[in-house]
Amino acid sequence: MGKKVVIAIGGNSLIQDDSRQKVEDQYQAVCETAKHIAGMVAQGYDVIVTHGNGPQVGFILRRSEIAQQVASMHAVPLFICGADTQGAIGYQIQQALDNEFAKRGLAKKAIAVVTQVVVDPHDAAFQKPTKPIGSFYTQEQAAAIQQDHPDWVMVSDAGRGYRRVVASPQPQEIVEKDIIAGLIQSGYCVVGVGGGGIPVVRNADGTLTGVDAVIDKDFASSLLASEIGADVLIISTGVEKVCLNFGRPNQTTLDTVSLSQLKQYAAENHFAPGSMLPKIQAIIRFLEKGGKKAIITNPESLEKAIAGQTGTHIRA
Ligand SMILES: Nc1ncnc2c1ncn2[C@@H]1O[C@H](COP(=O)(O)OP(=O)(O)O)[C@@H](O)[C@H]1O
Ligand SMILES: NC(=O)OP(=O)(O)O
Repeated sequence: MGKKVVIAIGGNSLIQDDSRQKVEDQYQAVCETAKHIAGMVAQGYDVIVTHGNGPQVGFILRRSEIAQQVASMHAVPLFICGADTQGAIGYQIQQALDNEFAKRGLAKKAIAVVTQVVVDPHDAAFQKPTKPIGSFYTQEQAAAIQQDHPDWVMVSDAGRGYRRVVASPQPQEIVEKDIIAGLIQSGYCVVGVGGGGIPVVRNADGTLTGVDAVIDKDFASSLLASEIGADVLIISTGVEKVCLNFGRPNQTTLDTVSLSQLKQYAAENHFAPGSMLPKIQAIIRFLEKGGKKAIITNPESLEKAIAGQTGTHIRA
């Protein structure tokens, strides 16, 4: 087997901009990302793909709420919206990867695994929503929405606009972990923990029940990477490199940093909560649990980044 690399694809990185959010736009973005992932597979890496669902799960939830208001249709629970995104995005990634593998004559198949992730029902996150989902709104739009929906919690998301936030408990256990490990061992390119995994709680009798939340896919990807003993965790997002003083005139990019330097920068608030901070925290967890290396970059830079030519590299 080659080196095991977990690549976490950001939900926002599959949404190009406000005017290109249609299903076919997302498929195009998936296909672009798949080319670079297939390029890594061609180099001999065993790639495991995970993906976010922040924008997509918010769109599905909103559609269901509007359908309830205007057509008295039934509500769709948030965890089912998450399961829907796992199926739809997982299908797109699986197909795009298989097409790329075939084009390159690679004897490889992708397989998306419906993945449940256990959370603690008493996680404090259920009382304090932090995970941005769905559309970005201007300050004026956010104020108007807040009047119509007093129960919504809205936050500013990394200076990009305002977004609704939902509960995001910590992932504790990946239910299908052994199945994923077996499929990797059998040579499949596995797509797992989509959207951070479908949040479930384990009942006293051992059964599972879905709960309304959106797990951070960076934390779920970090857990998966640790549990399968990945050599590298790559977080693919909207920026080629992580920045210090992001969005300010004195912004600089990071090339290679140590774990202790990264912790220091996080303590100095260089990374925005709800966007870059969870990626940094996920990498810290992976490296502290024995991982050797992590990279943050954008989809188009994946092959160059694994070759050490770009991206932000963090070493244990
Ligand atoms: N310090 C930082 N360096 C680089 N990007 C940052 C930083 N802080 C916040 N960001 C923003 O965070 C975004 C990544 O978060 P997000 O879009 O939520 O992730 P995802 O790709 O997983 O959906 C970047 O595209 C950038 O706009
Ligand atoms: N579930 C999740 O973390 O999605 P994003 O990466 O799209 O925010």
